[in-house]
Order: sequence, then C-alpha cells, then structure tokens
Amino acid sequence: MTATVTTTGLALDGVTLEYGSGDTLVTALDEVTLTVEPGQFVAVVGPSGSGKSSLLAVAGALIHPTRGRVRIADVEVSGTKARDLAELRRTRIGYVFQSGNLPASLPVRDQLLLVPHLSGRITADARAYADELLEAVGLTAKAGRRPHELSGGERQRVGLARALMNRPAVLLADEPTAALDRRRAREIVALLAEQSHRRGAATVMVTHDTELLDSADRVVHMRDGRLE
Ligand SMILES: Nc1ncnc2c1ncn2[C@@H]1O[C@H](COP(=O)(O)OP(=O)(O)OP(=O)(O)O)[C@@H](O)[C@H]1O
Repeated sequence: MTATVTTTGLALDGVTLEYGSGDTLVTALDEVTLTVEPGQFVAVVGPSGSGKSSLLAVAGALIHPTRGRVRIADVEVSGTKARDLAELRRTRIGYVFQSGNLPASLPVRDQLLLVPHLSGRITADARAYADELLEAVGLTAKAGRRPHELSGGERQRVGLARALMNRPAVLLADEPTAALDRRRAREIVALLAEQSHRRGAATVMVTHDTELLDSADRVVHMRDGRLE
C-alpha cells in the first residue's frame, strides 16, 4: 500500500465557533489559526472551558465553524458534503479518547481490526498492520486479552494503536492521560509523540496538565477560545 502524500496535515485559519445566539451567545473559539505539519506533535494546553474540546471537534470535522477555514490533509472542510466528511473522518482522522473507549467484549487485536471491518473488509495488509501497531505499543503478548484484563495505561495504548489503524493524516487526542497516574501519563504522551513522528500524522493533543508537555514539538496555550 502506498501512503497518500499530503503537504498539509491540519490547518485552521481564522476559525471562530459560536454556540447559541443573542444573550446566550458563547464564543468557544475566537479567530483560531493553527497549522500542524505531517509528523508534528502539538500540545494545546488550557483550563476547563477554554475551548479545547471545541478545537478538536472542529479539527476532526465534527462541527463546522461559524467562520474561518479548516483544511484536513489538503481537503477543504467547508465545501465538503456531510457524506464525504464522514468518509474523511473514517479514512484520514484518528481519535484517541480520554479513557480508551474500547468495546468490552472485543480482544485487543479485534479492537484494531474493527477499523477496517467498519470500512468494509479486513485485508491481509490490515491484519499485518494491526500486528505492527500492537508491537509498536508493546502489546503483542496481550493481543488476545479483553479490556478488563488490561491496566489503564495498556487500554490507552490500545486506543492509540486503534487510532493509527487507518493511517491517519490527522491524529487528535482529547486528554488521553485523564485516567492515568503521572508515570503512565508521561509514557502515553511520549508514545503519542513517537508514533506521530514515525507515521507522519499531524497530531494535536489537548490537555489541562502543564506537566505533560516535554514530548511536544510545540506547545500552544488556549484561553477564552483564543490561542496564545
Ligand atoms: N454545545 C454547546 N452549547 C453551548 N455552549 C457550549 C457547548 N459546548 C461547549 N460550550 C461552551 O464553549 C466553551 C468552550 O467549551 P469546551 O468544551 O470547548 O472547553 P474545554 O477547554 O474543552 O473544557 P474542559 O477542559 O472542561 O473539557 C465553554 O464556555 C462551554 O461552556
């Protein structure tokens, strides 16, 4: 399989996101401009309510901004139809959740194979790639275990490997260390950085934890919907 070469990972240009209107208007994102190159790992840090989840929702093509432009792997999101956006999310974006979000009944290897399964077919290439990713996150020996037989850190590793299965151009991580102690949190962030570099994904991790930023190529601060 040949990887798609893109010049842009993720580009937000003057992005404003408003919820509600009139007296209830909330400006969750205020003229945000951010470019993340393929393979770059950017940490966005900010307090609760500063707009981090909103940023990820826009960057993941889940919400259209009120104003501004979003480009994901050279696709201009604003002009794209809902069906094509769903395809874009499925094929070009990886998402790491706060606490793994793993279906309880599936063994680790099948958690990864769910990704090609949902795209229609589990090919030999997909099986080989699942094994490569399990090796990369150190879980080869635990490929047959179910989520409840894993530690919190191991579950997050599965979540990361699963997010990489579609060879995403853009990898988004929403407080991926929320459920972990400090040492495990550092390990996951270091692994996220390493995998972003190695696989060429433009990665954004949002966190409120300022002690987890050593591995980031770039740190941007968010306050009241603005990047500082
Ligand atoms: N669906 C919504 N409707 C109205 N306001 C919203 C909605 N979602 C978020 N907001 C508001 O937008 C602002 C940014 O919220 P957001 O969830 O993006 O912040 P956050 O930095 O991710 O916070 P946290 O760390 O607590 O998750 C907040 O003032 C929030 O109350």
